[in-house]
Amino acid sequence: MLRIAVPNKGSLSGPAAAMLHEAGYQQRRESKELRVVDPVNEVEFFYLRPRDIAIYVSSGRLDIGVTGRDLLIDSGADAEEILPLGFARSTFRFAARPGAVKSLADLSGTTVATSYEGIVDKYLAEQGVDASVVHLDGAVETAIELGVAEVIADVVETGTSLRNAGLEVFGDPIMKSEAVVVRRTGAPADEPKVQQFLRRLQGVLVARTYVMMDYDCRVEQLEKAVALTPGLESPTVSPLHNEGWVAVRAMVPSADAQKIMDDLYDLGARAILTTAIHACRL
Ligand SMILES: Nc1ncnc2c1ncn2[C@@H]1O[C@H](COP(=O)(O)OP(=O)(O)OP(=O)(O)O)[C@@H](O)[C@H]1O
Ligand SMILES: O=P(O)(O)OC[C@H]1O[C@H](OP(=O)(O)OP(=O)(O)O)[C@H](O)[C@@H]1O
Ligand SMILES: [Mg+2]
Repeated sequence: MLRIAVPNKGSLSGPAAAMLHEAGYQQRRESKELRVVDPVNEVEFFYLRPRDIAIYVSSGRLDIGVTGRDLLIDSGADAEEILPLGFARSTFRFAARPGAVKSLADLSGTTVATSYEGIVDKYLAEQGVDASVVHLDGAVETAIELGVAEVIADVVETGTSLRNAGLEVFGDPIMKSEAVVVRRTGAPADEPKVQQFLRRLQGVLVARTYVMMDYDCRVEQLEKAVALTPGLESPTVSPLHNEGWVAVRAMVPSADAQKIMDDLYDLGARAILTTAIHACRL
């Protein structure tokens, strides 16, 4: 059985379970369950704190895990990222009261509050900045108002939490994060069960990113139409009963679908349809 660590709480937990469900895996029915065996797919899921997942995986007791890239780096565990999953996207940034700190150099001698001490210590050392770091479990935005620190380093998505606390980011983003699949560093890359698991998740990612597009067009317009819809390999082109017309089928990025439909229509294509892809193996 493949043993997989899945976040049990927080921002990663819901989207991770949704993706695994879309990939055909059995998931827990209620949030207190710590373990689910999926005998059909020969997989066992362990629901763990997101922060602990890289540590379990690096110990070799679990084969792979889903966690945040920032949590992986912060843990310092001997684990590596093998597939980015496209959800829980965020940046990790310094923030302070407006005007209080203008650049990284001004950080020397200050106290930085964060829940991600591993990332901050490493970054400050790399940048040669001598600041003290105080670890807080969460809600670090409040640390400045309460005088625990002059600076914070935290996850930023929309920036709402910072705005609400009257803080502003400064300096370059320390890192960009998203949910990722991790494994023990250097674990065999060709393990068939791991490969099958990754293919399933890649199938979900593709199904979320692409739609199938079908349309009819005149043979004279085919080259121009195909340039708009090149597909992943090459589009399928089939003859129509009406001579001089062909039917074309190709995958297109969902984000571009409406624009492509407009352009195809302007070229003279008709009966332009898009349909959702539910699952795929490329
Ligand atoms: N608002 C957010 N938007 C996107 N990703 C986020 C957000 N907050 C946290 N994350 C990501 O979630 C992961 C942290 O998960 P974790 O469960 O430890 O914290 P959380 O989601 O803040 O939950 P909580 O603090 O309530 O326990 C990190 O990878 C982080 O980048
Ligand atoms: O930029 P935003 O869209 O506001 O999102 C970022 C905020 O979300 C998370 O906080 P969470 O609500 O999980 O609380 P926490 O700080 O206690 O982890 C994170 O720690 C930031 O505070
Ligand atoms: Mg949080």
